[in-house]
Amino acid sequence: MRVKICGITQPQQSLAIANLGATALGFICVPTSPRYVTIEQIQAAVAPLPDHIDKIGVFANSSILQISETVQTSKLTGVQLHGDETPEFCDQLRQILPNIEIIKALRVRNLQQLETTANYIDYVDTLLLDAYHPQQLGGTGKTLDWEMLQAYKPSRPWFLAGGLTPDNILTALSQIHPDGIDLSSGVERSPGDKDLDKVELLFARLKSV
Ligand SMILES: O=C(O)c1ccccc1N[C@@H]1O[C@H](COP(=O)(O)O)[C@@H](O)[C@H]1O
Repeated sequence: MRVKICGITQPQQSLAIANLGATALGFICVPTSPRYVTIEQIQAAVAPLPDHIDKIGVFANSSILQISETVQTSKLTGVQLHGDETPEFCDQLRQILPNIEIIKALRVRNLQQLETTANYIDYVDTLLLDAYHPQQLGGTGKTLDWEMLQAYKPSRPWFLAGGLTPDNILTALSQIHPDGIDLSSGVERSPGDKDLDKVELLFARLKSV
């Protein structure tokens, strides 16, 4: 199972988290986020990472030009679109960045919204489900209704996100079977400062899955 730790801001934490077992690291390119990082910060965090670690930039309602410039200058391997990007936008981005993983994040409030994820299947590599929050785009620590996801089996790999922690991860995975999990605020001391003890505890608990 893929494990993405998101909202990395400190270069020294980047390699430490990869060494603990993360398969992907996420960098927040949303200027309003307390976890926002500049291109220079991403470059510093990505530089020590081995090739097999996925390096994902998280964007929300950015332009194709902004995304492609950031991807190319920061050497990212994937993008996570966390705003209101349409399937057409994902398709256009694919033409510009054919070899980059496109992850579409959807902030799901109810079953009806869950069904709209089907509209993205032909245009993205991976789906990511996050909890809905009326004021914040992500990193909210809010969990999804896991019961609603028990029968969710899209024809694309998908990540579960939203309020996951070392304490609730085994409960979540006993109910649902995503292809990957994504954690941010559940493994940090304060926004952008990851708690390596919590990250270690997470991977220790995941060994039993
Ligand atoms: O983390 C942020 O600040 C953020 C800002 C804007 C868009 C997405 C953001 N984070 C993503 O939110 C989810 C869930 O986070 P959490 O585990 O509930 O704290 C995760 O995918 C982050 O990549």
